[in-house]
Amino acid sequence: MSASAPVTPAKKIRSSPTTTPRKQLQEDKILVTVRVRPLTPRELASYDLIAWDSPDDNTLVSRNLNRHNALGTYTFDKVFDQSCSNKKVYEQGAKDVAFSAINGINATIFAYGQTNSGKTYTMRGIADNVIHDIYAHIHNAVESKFVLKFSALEIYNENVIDLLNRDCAPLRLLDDPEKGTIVDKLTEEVVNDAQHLRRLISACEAQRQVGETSLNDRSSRSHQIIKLSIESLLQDASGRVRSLLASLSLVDLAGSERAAQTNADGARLKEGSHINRSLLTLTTVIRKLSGGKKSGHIPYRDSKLTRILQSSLGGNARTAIICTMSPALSHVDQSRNTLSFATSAKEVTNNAQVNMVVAEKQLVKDLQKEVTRLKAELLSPEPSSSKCLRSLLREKEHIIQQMEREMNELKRERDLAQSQLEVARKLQKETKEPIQCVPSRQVAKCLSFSSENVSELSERKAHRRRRPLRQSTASIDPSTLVHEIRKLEMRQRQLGQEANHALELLHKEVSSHRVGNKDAAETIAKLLSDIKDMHANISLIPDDIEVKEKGNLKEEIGRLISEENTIASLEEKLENVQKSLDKLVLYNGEEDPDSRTPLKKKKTLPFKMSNNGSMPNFIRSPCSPAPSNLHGVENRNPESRGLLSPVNISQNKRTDEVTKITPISASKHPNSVDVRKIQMMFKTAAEDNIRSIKSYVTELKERVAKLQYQKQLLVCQVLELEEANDGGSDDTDLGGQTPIPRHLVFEDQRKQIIMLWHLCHVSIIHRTQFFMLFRGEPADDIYVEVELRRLTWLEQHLSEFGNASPALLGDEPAGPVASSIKALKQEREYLAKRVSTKLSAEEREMLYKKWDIPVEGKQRRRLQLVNCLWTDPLNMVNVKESAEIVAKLVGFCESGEHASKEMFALNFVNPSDKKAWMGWNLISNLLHL
Ligand SMILES: Nc1ncnc2c1ncn2[C@@H]1O[C@H](COP(=O)(O)OP(=O)(O)OP(=O)(O)O)[C@@H](O)[C@H]1O
Repeated sequence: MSASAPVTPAKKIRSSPTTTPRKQLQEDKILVTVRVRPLTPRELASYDLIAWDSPDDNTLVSRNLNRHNALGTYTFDKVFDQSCSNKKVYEQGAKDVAFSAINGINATIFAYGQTNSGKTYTMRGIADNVIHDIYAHIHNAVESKFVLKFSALEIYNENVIDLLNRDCAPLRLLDDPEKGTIVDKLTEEVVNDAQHLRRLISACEAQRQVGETSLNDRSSRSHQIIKLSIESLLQDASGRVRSLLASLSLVDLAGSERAAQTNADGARLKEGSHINRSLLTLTTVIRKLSGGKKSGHIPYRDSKLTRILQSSLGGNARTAIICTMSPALSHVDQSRNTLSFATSAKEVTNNAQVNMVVAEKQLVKDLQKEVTRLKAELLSPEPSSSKCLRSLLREKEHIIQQMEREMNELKRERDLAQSQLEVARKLQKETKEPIQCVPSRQVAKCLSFSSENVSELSERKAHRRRRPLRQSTASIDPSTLVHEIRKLEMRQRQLGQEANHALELLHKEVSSHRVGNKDAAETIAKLLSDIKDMHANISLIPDDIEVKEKGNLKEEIGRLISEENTIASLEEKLENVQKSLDKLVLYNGEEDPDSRTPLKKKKTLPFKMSNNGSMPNFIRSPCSPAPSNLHGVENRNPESRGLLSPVNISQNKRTDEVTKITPISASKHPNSVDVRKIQMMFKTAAEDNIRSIKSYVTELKERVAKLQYQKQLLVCQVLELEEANDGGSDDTDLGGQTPIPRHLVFEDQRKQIIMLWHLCHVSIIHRTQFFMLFRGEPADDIYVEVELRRLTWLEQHLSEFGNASPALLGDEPAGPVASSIKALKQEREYLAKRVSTKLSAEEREMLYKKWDIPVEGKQRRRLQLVNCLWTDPLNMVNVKESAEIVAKLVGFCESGEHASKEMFALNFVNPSDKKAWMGWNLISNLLHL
């Protein structure tokens, strides 16, 4: 080996003892570097600004400190600025790790970053340099022989595709007790030389899924993993051949993306959601590993990407991650997410091992040689040592005999297993029944495919989970979906008209409240301007939508999505109006201490109930159907619901009433009325009016949120329908497999739901009701499917806001995530208040003891107890007990009159069905929009 040949530094590998153990362990952290690419021509053309500085080789600083974190400074093993070449990135960010593979240590190098940030550009550079250096090393290491094998795969829409054999069906992942996750039947080709290797890599690149998005003309739509197995054979001084076997994986991930930024729809949107989902699992795995929680549950199995990369993430490999990012100000949020990921990755420790292969045959040969040597020694004339040598000889012979016995036993077991399998296969052929017999434990242990059964089982479970949904969607006629879309649009317009009308009245009422101090006046002025803005916004919702005779589903969805912005800003405005109203209520309350109490009470409710705040109704929430007086609220106009007037009167009557009870007349003719009388009138009337307007705004918000949710659900349905029409590849190879018992499928789904509730910060009252109502009866299947699907969508939706859910990365959570967390906190506070009324003193004491709540202030103890509930989604005991306690606190019991499974029903109905979608009454509670 030449002196200049790169080697893994000595400190990184422990020296090899003479009696060679097969593996030597070393612990080291993932090498994390960040590469900032130059501005692209597109960014330059739009006069984008540079948002980051790199004062030295390890530091990245945000130029705008106020907008980002307090420090705005990130440090990594290396930071490569825009001027750095691929060569430099390779030399300083990958070479050392790559060369571990030559020394028998598995190595992985991957690029992570937002779409269009330069991952493919960087990984191409790494691959080029690696090939050059590895072959230079091989050329110089004359004493060793190398065998290189190449394989490549991509993960596209959660399917594993062989890039050397694209035409074959998607590949399965199997669990090997020795090697970890392996890709079944992945083609491997022996590499002849550097040229050959380059050709193989470019052939695979050409096969890879790429597509055009608005950010990148050639965006990678899949994760690509190129694997180079390197076996080096070295004869040592004693003539023994040692073989080191390791793999070098070069991973080019697909980029995280926001649908809004890439303008993705249809297939691109679907690809994007698969990409984001697997990246989310990757960030969760990294975050958990970085917290030093190796002993806890690490969700490697949640995506194929993390399953395949498992050994590179906290396992038997050395790993380098190059995080790529755009310097542009317009991508600053995405870049921050990348930096958060990189920061977590820095803390992850791997346990790399030197993989030494000593062939069984070689070992026997060695031992036989040793015996011969010892025999020869015995025969030599040295009596003093002969006794000791004889015993040594006996020992060696004994070892050889033992090994032979073991080998024979293994052979026998293998033959037995094979013959059992043959019999089972014959039986299966004859009876056409799936194999029912399970190999004996011992046989199963020595069968190489035993772990395959485990992974197959979970694959099939997952498949069965998907199948009913696909079937249910596939049976929907596309015209039904078009009809549903139209219905939504109608409701949207109706909502706009209602809001317009209501806002006119609101404007009138608010403009008459010219009372209170300067702050109140300012609040009123702001409220008026918000109302005016909202007016403008609502008029942007198209009144009439041109509908073609034969509606195209994609166009329909496209249009729905394009209206999203108007709805989103309407929601924002509603939020503002509500805030101003809250302030107004406060000022009015200050005027009259008597009126403050009821208002204050209302404000502390965790959910702002529409129309009334009565407790029984609240407790039926958040997923109960609307109480009878609200039934059908969806399709009625505000007049008939009396939302604007506290006395619930018709439109005509109300105008008179408002004139009578509100101080509009007073403000118009300030000198003609008794001021004291007006003040008295105002105190009661204004307070009531404000409360009803506030209720109205709240309800409007809820309905907008519902509408949004229905839209998203439709988009999902359309995507499912398309997938079903395409004939999903997952369906192909399941013929003749044993069906999984229903209860196992249910348990599996329930666990997923519980985890998703946790990740999405869903209301714990909702969790409790669902958990207690659905216990795995056949009729529950559809509800469980819908809940799972809804939550999966919600999780994606939330993660899109923060790319890979920032809440998971310990970053500052984005909008909807933050408000979900806030609402959950309020809900817990509300439940804590009920602890003393709903639980007896004995029950409380028992619970404090059981849940280890230390004795402190009364209030804090109750809150502490409630804060422990629903906090450990992996612990079913915690889940069950939490549900029982929350059920007690809200007065919910399974057989109670309030408990009805139908209240969880969703809109999969035929258009002929007149029942309005009532889904989650307080859907805003879940979406927190
Ligand atoms: N360091 C760099 N220097 C010059 N150009 C670069 C650099 N990094 C990336 N680019 C250019 O930026 C564009 C996007 O790069 P690339 O395709 O590698 O991004 P990506 O992160 O792989 O995107 P996606 O995730 O969408 O596949 C390309 O035109 C590429 O040539």
